[in-house]
Amino acid sequence: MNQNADADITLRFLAEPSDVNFGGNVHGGNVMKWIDHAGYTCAANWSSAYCVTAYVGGIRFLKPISVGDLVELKAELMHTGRTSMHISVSVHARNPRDRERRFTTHCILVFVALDDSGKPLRIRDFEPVTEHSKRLNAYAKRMIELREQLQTESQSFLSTMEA
Ligand SMILES: CC(=O)SCCNC(=O)CCNC(=O)[C@H](O)C(C)(C)COP(=O)(O)OP(=O)(O)OC[C@H]1O[C@@H](n2cnc3c(N)ncnc32)[C@H](O)[C@@H]1OP(=O)(O)O
Repeated sequence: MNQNADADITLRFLAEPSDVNFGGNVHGGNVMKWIDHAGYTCAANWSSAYCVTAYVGGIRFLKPISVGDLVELKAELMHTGRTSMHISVSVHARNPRDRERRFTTHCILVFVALDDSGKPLRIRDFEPVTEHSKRLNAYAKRMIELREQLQTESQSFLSTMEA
């Protein structure tokens, strides 16, 4: 079996009237909830453990989603640490009567697998094989570097806010 066979999952469903915002499109908060669900499913599937969201970043709302659209979320493992999984979630939507698919949203999340006592749990390593997974892996590593720089910046800023 392909060692990365569990590295991605897809969720598909219709956007419902209860998902709508005051402007008539799907509420951004609902899209974020779906992204978290897709990321969680991918992380739990890979680790065979309960996982928590440790980080959500770089969410891009590129196009709106309308009520009645067929929504597709693809969650793909990008990189694994000792206990963490970096996951890319891409959201596409289309009117089910059309074939034209819109790339609506993208986000990167980090999930951590937990053992039964709630402590971070060692997980199996992800080895990128295809060109696509190598590209995702390189991007995840670049994002880790950028987050480290951002954390240094925000810590020095926050220390000036304490007074
Ligand atoms: C399913 C849900 O939606 S859960 C609801 C929202 N999420 C939560 O409530 C989680 C709250 N946070 C926590 O419980 C803790 O901070 C945890 C479990 C995520 C991490 O616990 P820590 O004590 O920091 O553990 P530790 O320092 O060992 O880090 C564990 C891993 O998390 C990673 N991690 C922790 N915080 C972050 C972060 N902000 N960004 C990216 N990675 C992080 C670490 O790099 C480490 O990865 P590695 O083992 O692959 O090297």
